Amino acid sequence: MQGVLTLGQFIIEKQNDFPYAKGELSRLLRDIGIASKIVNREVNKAGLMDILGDAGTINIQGECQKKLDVFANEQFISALKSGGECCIVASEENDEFVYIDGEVSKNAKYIVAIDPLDGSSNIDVNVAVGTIFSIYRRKSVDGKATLADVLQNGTEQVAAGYVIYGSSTMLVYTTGKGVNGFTLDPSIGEFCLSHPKMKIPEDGTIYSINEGNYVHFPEGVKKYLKYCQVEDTDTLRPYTSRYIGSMVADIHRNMIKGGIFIYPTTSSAPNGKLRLVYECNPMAFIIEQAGGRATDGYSRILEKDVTSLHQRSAIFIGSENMVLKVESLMSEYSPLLYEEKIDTKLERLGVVGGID
Ligand SMILES: O=P(O)(O)OC[C@H]1O[C@](O)(COP(=O)(O)O)[C@@H](O)[C@@H]1O
Ligand SMILES: [Mg+2]
Ligand SMILES: [Mg+2]
Repeated sequence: MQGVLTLGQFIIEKQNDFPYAKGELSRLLRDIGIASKIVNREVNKAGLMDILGDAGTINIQGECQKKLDVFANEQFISALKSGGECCIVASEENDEFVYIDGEVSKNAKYIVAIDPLDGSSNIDVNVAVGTIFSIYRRKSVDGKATLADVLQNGTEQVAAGYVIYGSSTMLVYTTGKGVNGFTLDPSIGEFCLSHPKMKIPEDGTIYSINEGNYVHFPEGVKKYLKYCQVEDTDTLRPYTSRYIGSMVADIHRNMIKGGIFIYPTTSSAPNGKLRLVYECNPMAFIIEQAGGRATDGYSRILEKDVTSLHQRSAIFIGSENMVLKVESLMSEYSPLLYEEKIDTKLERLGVVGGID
């Protein structure tokens, strides 16, 4: 097979970009690649296996865990355990972070935050789902790593990526030097470089949001939807609405075609729905590395203070000019109130709950 570059070969090649690299991050990315293949195998034949439906358990988000959520979580944790390059896993499916025990792992310098199966509501209906991961270097040097090593701001990520289990399976990742995409070739069981140096178009004509929540949206978002839906051929409006309901799949599409994905605050989810540590921060790192933009409507996602493992955030992410447009409408029609600003500040100062 002429000119195929596998993920493993690419990772080794790129290791030279990091003069002091000892290969730990490379091996960690390899381990994530292996677990993704195992999850892919189950996703592909889910209808034939007893792996559809609910697992009968509830996670800390109050969501029914799907059997595939639990399976994927186990696969990633065990692959990271046997690889030995990760000391802590922070997962959507575990209330607390998980220490990866074992002689080697406990001194390992990397922390992995993961959404093992993204788009769970689409599992049983054969629609694209994904996995999202984020990698940090621990800050503490001695002894066991701690929660503080996990709760680092998104700007501290050393790598991030996602896997999309769709019509084909792809792994897309960044180590802060651009974004590259690899397609799984089942005939050789390898992820092969198919999308080098991915760039998201500055502009797009696709908006992606669950409009079913319209009545609960901030005024700024309502104004933006109106903006997207008016007739104006010069600006290629009305835009097209596309919403898969799997964050990975919606953002992957926009990465390739241009577009914006929005999950704002709603009256039922005043802090947004999606989780900062293992959904918003990794996707923001990837999209920024591809030339796009990611904010919470007001400030850069990657600079948001991370105060808890399952913290939620609003997210506006995608083509730069589209995100800038909605931000301008948010600051005009849904300006952050003084209390909200104070609240955030107090939260940062550790006064939980801000002003009562
Ligand atoms: O059904 P809603 O409220 O539109 O939410 C869909 C969003 O929720 C998610 O499914 C949440 O992720 P999980 O499936 O990992 O819990 C996102 O993938 C998706 O963008
Ligand atoms: Mg998710
Ligand atoms: Mg999930």
